[in-house]
Amino acid sequence: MKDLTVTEVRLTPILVADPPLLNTQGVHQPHTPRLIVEVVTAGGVTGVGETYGDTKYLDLARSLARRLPGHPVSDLNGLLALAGGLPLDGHRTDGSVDVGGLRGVQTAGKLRLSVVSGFEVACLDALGKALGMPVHALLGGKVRDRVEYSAYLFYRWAAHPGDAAGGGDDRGAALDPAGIVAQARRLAADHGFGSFKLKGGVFPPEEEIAAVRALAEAFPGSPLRLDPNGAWSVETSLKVVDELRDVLEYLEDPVTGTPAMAEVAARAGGLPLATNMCVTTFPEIAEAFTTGAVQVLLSDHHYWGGLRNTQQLAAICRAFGIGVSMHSNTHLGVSLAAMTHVAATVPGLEHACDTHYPWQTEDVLTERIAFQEGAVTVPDAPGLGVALDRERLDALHRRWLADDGSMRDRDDAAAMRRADPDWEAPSVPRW
Ligand SMILES: O=C([O-])C(=O)C[C@H](O)[C@@H](O)C(=O)[O-]
Ligand SMILES: [Mg+2]
Repeated sequence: MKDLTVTEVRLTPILVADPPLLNTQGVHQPHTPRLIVEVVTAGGVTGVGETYGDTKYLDLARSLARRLPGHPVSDLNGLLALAGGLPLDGHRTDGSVDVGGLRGVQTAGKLRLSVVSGFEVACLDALGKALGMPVHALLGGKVRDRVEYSAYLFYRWAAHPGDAAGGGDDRGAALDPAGIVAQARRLAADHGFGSFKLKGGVFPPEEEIAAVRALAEAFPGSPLRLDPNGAWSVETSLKVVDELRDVLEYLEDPVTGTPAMAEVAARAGGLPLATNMCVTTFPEIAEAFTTGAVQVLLSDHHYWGGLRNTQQLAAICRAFGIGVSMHSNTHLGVSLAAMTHVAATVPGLEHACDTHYPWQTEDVLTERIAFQEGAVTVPDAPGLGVALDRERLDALHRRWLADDGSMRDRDDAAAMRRADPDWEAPSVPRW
């Protein structure tokens, strides 16, 4: 067998074009940082992974990259232990909700796991290539051949403020129910999506209720979700529940914090609540599951610490009768492949996964991953089944090198200040 020892780790920070998508914190920057991780083995195999690329992730990734050579790519428990021992700068994580992705509070542990995930995926890719096996086989084998994704709808502007760097797309603005329905129609036509999630918390709830109602009319019977990222009070959430109970598959993070989620859930008359904000780490599970705060958990291999941790999370959810779906931030094809491999191995995945991928016009792969009827076919080629396009990777890295620092840390509130200098990320509840 080929020697699996890591001899080199290559980290390539990149800036990826992102359209002006709105959320409750602000707007996406014209360029979003991502990090491409490559591990090279003594046997001559290279594996690739992807994770957040902001400075705090990059700093930690650099420390881990220095320590990994000499370890075999098969030693994934050792990788976790190695990351666990890395010194961490306290000022990098202040316990507030991050302004670059709305995935709950920032903690040192989550930062570590978010970095580890990129390395774990790269190691699994290398191991799979060395063994001639797909990543899903290394995770125990796929239980489905296709992984379904939902159309991720955003209120958005046509262009970034000042249009300095452009968003690189031609999708136009969507700022009202008609705009959201038109966006949904285009995503459905282009990719065959059959379920829809609206990113809310942008406009007053009645406007977002009207948008979801318009979607229900345009796509009768399709599963619909609304996610204001914790922007509402308990009472506002319950009004939305009353208005949309008959059309929602689930309501995602209507309020901030597990106790408030439990209060809404108790009075929601059976409408499931989902989260990628109040449960984002293993220690947060017990309170949420035992108080009935959450009925569907959105996993995300990036901040949960990789594909194997995602499987463990899914097993805990199964034990508690909690449904599983998948959260996504701005990401490229390497992560979509990783999401697809792990989702393929999770039994009882009854909700289509989220993905931002259709919003990304740029990628680092030789071939973009295609959705057919809203699903990605699970690759059976060795490893992740994707190949890096070095020219594209270099071009996005050169953009990162040329940046003056203003885009290297995603901050949706700062991006909003380019349009509205007085903007501050709103305190919650906003409505
Ligand atoms: O489900 C979610 O909460 C998200 O996808 C959070 C994301 O950060 C999304 O709101 C975004 O990128 O604007
Ligand atoms: Mg969410």
